[in-house]
Amino acid sequence: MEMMLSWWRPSSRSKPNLVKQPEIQAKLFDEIQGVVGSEAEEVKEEELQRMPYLKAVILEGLRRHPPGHFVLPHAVTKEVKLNGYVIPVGEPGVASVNFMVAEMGRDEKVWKKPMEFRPERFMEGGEGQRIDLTGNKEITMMPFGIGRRICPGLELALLHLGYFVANLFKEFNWKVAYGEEIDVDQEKSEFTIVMKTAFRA
Ligand code: HEM
Repeated sequence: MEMMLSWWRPSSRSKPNLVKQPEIQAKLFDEIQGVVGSEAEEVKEEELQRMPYLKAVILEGLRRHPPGHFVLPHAVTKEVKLNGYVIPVGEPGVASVNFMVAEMGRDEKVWKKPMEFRPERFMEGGEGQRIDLTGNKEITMMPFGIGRRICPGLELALLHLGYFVANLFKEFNWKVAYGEEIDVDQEKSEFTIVMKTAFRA
């Protein structure tokens, strides 16, 4: 992420994220200030519970830019028939099953204007209001996988995301560096999926 004292200018290319949409950043900042007050040195863990918009921002990030575009490859221990397809027994790679995590989050049948970064979809009245990341009720996005092999770090990851994002946005106003372009739609694969061109910090 880029922390700069320069100005923000709209990009002709992509829309998402808090740097490109300062109104989202302002709304988040107002929520944080409203909970911790302007004199607070840091946002504390227990205060995160009172920040629904922060949660919505994080969920929207995980929907639109899941760090893993797939889960870990899975294999069956017994032959299974799924939607008319036979999945034979075999090591992952021979007959492995995977899920298009990133595509699920961009499904137009579930998400309105899915390519837009719009945290409000996870707030009251939004199509993601009742999201269940464990997929027990329904599966509309699965950045942590679901079922038996769901990411065991889910709670820790969400807590850390909340804690870091809240404190970073409480402390700084994030802007795009003068003369630089950010394009969050351009991604590349490292250990996880990351932005092709990183923000300069
Ligand atoms: C934003 C942060 C994270 C995301 C998006 C994420 C996502 C995932 C995904 C998609 C899987 C594969 C699930 C599957 O195969 O069905 C996974 C597995 C796993 N994750 Fe995470 N993860 C995150 C953070 C963490 C953290 C913080 C930890 C540990 C402290 C962790 C530990 C693990 C482990 C051990 C597995 C393998 C579980 C198994 O195969 O049984 N993850 N994670």
